Amino acid sequence: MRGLWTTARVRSAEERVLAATPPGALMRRAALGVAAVALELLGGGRRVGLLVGSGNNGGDALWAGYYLRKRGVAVFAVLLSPDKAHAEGLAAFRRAGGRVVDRLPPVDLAVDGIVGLSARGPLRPDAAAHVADLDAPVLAVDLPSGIDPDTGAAPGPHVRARATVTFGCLKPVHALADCGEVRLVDLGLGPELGGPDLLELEPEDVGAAWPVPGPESDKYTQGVTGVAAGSATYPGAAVLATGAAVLATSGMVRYAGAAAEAVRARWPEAICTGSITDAGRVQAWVAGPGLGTGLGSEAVLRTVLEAGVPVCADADAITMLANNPDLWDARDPDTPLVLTPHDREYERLAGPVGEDRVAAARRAAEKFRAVVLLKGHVTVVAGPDGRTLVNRARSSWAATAGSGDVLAGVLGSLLAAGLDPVLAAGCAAKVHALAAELAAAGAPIPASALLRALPDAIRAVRSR
Ligand SMILES: NC(=O)C1=CN([C@@H]2O[C@H](COP(=O)(O)OP(=O)(O)OC[C@H]3O[C@@H](n4cnc5c(N)ncnc54)[C@H](OP(=O)(O)O)[C@@H]3O)[C@@H](O)[C@H]2O)[C@@H](O)CC1
Ligand SMILES: [K+]
Repeated sequence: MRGLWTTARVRSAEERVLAATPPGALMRRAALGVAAVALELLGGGRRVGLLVGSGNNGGDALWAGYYLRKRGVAVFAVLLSPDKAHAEGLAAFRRAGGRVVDRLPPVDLAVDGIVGLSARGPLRPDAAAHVADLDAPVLAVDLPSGIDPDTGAAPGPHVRARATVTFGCLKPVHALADCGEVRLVDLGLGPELGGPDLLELEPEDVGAAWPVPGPESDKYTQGVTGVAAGSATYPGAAVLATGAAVLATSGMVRYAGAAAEAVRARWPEAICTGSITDAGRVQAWVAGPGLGTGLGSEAVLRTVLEAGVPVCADADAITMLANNPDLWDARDPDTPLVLTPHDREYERLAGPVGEDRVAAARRAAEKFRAVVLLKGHVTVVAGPDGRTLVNRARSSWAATAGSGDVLAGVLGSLLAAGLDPVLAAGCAAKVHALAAELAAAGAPIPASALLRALPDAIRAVRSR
């Protein structure tokens, strides 16, 4: 698991470490790290340009320029606020033969030292113009300028980095936004940091948590997943959600609803009934994909919420909960509920998502005392206890009709297997994104192809 710490937490840890280290030592350590990665990225190139802002981020860049000069690299620097440029860094840079220029000449690599942890809003026009002029790959110092360090929001012009060198610990931006390859330079902050604000699951965490049968297992060991989805007119969602539950674990799957014929035809291993009242016992329910929002569907959702087992409420189930708050009363507050809204569904439930997706997921998790999986290119999972996981998909191939039905099915089967609901949601999001990537292999895919790639994605995380 990778931990991510917000800027406020980094600042307070840094203060204590700064007080215990000689002046300038941390910055020079940071800058050495930047210079080392710059040399790697340069390959055979010999010319580096620095964009230097008014704070310590610019100081890091200037000191990195100093170290690069020592290695014989030609280094040019544009000072965006000449009066406020880091004094010692600038003196060292000049001493080593670095050249201050108004506009960067052609270079092999640009170093973005415009703004770091103190960033607010998009790049300002002057900085944006210099960035737009760049024709070389960019190495960002701490984070790509113009992106918010805590939310990853990029509301306007920002740097697109080939790589980012960050210091002390990872910050939310490194998981929430595209920072290129992220390298971490240790500043000895560890003991001062405390627990992280956000977590990002690594493939090996997902592999280790994924339920697989052991020698003593039978068909009930991994729980029975119930799927209440689809309709006579829209059986596809039921077929996809049930299929995902069938493929994700070796537990049993029961389908209950109007698409029973279609589901049985595609997934003979699922036990299908036409009505929720005949479904039998399950260890978790998936409710909502393609279910509709009429009175009959409300009755189905009510039955599921009253069942006393964990529920993954997706799609139409979310819309029904938003439209008819009485439905919440059917729920036992001590039984886990996972809501899986995309942004529009979230808005129906809890108002606009806004730029801070982590805060939005946490708000709804607290409000509904539920686990909220806010879908998107970056998926945020927040638990009612404040635990938060983020997963940034490496591709956008999962953005296709029916993809959410697959995610819900996977999640439901992990709940049935008894996984902690926050972990279940995080693991489902990760495997789902990986399956999309594997299935796509560079070309658009339908959700049924994503579904077929689930076993490969599970194998991939389990082999780590
Ligand atoms: N502390 C440490 O131990 C270590 C810190 N380290 C380094 O320090 C960095 C933090 O430095 P920092 O706090 O000096 O501020 P920094 O991010 O450089 O911003 C400077 C100024 O830019 C401005 N500005 C704001 N938004 C802007 C925008 N969108 N576009 C353009 N400009 C914008 C705003 O000034 P304003 O113009 O508003 O007065 C702001 O004050 C950190 O990221 C790491 O690299 C490392 O050396 C390791 C040791
Ligand atoms: K930067």
